Amino acid sequence: MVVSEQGKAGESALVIKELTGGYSRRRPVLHGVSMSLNRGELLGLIGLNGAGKSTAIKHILGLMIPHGGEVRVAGVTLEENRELYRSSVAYVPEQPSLFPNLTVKEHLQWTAMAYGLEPGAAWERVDKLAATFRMTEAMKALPDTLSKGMKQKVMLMNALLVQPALLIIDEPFLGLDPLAIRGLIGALDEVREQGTAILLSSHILPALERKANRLVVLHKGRLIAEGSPREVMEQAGCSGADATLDDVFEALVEAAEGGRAGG
Ligand SMILES: Nc1ncnc2c1ncn2[C@@H]1O[C@H](COP(=O)(O)OP(=O)(O)OP(=O)(O)O)[C@@H](O)[C@H]1O
Repeated sequence: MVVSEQGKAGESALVIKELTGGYSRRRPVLHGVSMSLNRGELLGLIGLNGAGKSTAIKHILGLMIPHGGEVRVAGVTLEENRELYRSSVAYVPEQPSLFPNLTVKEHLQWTAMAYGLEPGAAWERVDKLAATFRMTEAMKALPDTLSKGMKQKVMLMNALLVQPALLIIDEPFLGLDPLAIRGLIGALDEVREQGTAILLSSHILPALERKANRLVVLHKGRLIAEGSPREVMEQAGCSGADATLDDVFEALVEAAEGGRAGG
């Protein structure tokens, strides 16, 4: 059964309200974090090491229970509709993990079977995804023979085959050359056009600069800026035309630290 259907751009994919959470109730990592993301949008989640990005992602994936507040994916909380919630969110981790004995094509067949996708429609989508990610010629290859960027693409193709409302991608650009980064961003554009919302966590800010519809900046588990790149620039007091997202981020962290950058 295909649970998640292709949604319309603008429908809500993720709403987080006042999320407090972490690994122990006595010492929460996240403090009242709120953010939202609509289908077809790309949200860049940024923050220094230890800011709470991975913890926020674990809460969104339903791997951790909020201490307070709530997380809604495709309109429901995990308690309200576990099946819809889980089938609406796909995750691509920083390190691609693929089965060494399965070809690219077999990975996709396995995903289609595991999700009970209708074979005809699934194969049409596989062909389209292979073309989008320029992987048509690599369909018979085993993971060991692929570059890091190609393995990342296989992970993304598998996640996208199920047409999730929300796709969470952790540091997709690490280890990719500039052309591969550009190619990946281009492929993500197409994915968004098909109605998937993308939450992308990355330290590589220039890659997010042009493409993100929204940015969320976390610092020490608190949201210190949120909005469109322009709004976040204004919040940081960086209105100059030549300010980069790196400048904006540094200014926000400095302000949050009371004038001292770093952390
Ligand atoms: N398994 C864990 N148990 C207890 N505390 C943890 C655990 N994992 C992370 N933390 C703590 O939670 C805080 C936020 O960490 P988190 O991994 O969410 O940060 P991050 O923004 O993803 O960092 P990075 O950019 O380095 O990946 C840190 O203080 C970290 O020490």
